[in-house]
Amino acid sequence: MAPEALPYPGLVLAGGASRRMGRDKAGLRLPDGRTLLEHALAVLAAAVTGPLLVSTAGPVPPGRLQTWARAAGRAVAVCPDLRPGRGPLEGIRSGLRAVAPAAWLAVLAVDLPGAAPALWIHLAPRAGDDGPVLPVAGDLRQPLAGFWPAAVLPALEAFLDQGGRRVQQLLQAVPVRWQPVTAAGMLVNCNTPAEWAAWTGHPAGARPPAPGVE
Ligand SMILES: Nc1nc2c(ncn2[C@@H]2O[C@H](COP(=O)(O)OP(=O)(O)OP(=O)(O)O)[C@@H](O)[C@H]2O)c(=O)[nH]1
Repeated sequence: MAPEALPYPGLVLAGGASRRMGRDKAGLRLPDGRTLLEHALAVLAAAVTGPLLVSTAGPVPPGRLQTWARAAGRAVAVCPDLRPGRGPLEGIRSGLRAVAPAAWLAVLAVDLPGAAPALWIHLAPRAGDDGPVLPVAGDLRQPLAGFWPAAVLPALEAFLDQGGRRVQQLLQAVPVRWQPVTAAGMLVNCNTPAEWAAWTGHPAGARPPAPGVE
C-alpha cells in the first residue's frame, strides 16, 4: 500500500447488471491481464489500510475470495446488497452498515479503470466534512469514486426506503465536498463495449495513470 494510505475501509461496487456492456463489467480484462475487479481491489488496497469489501448483488462462488485477496494483497470480504437490484446507492448503504462504526468508507465503482490510489489520498476527509467527498474534473462529477461518510446513512436509508435510486438526486439533498482534480481520466467509466474498446485502445488503459491528481 502507498505510504500515505488512509486508515479507512474500502468498498468496490461490483453488484451491477452491466446491461449496457452485455457482460459482467467486473470480469473484463485489462491489457495487463487483470480483471477490472482485481484492478479496483488493488487500487483501494493501496489507498486505504482498513478492511476491503466487494459489494455484490448476492453471494459469490467459493474460491472467489482467494482470487480477490491475491489481487488485493490482503483479505477481502463480500458485502451482499441488503436489498438487491436497487443500484449503487444500495451497495453504499450496505457497505456503510457493514463497516460500522467506521466514520468513512472509500468507495470505487468497478467500471472506473483509470482510478488510482492518489485519488483517495487527494480527497482525504477533513474536520468539518459531513457529507460525501467526491472528485470533479471540469464538468465531470464522479460520485462513485471517493469517500462516503457514516453521517450520510440516515439520509441515504430514508432516500432508498422512499424508492429513490438516482445518485445525483440524493447528492442534491446532502452536503457534498466536490474536490477538483485535473486527471479527468481517473473519473471516466466504461459502460458500453465501445467505451471499453476506446479505453483499452488508449495508452493509459495499459498502465495505471501518473500518480499526481492535482
Ligand atoms: N452493489 C451494487 N452495485 C451496483 C448496483 N448497480 C450498479 N452497481 C455498481 O455501481 C457502478 C455503476 O453501475 P451502473 O453503470 O450505474 O449500472 P450497471 O448495472 O453496472 O450497468 P447497466 O446495467 O448498464 O446500467 C458499477 O460499479 C456497478 O457494479 C447494485 O444494485 N448493487
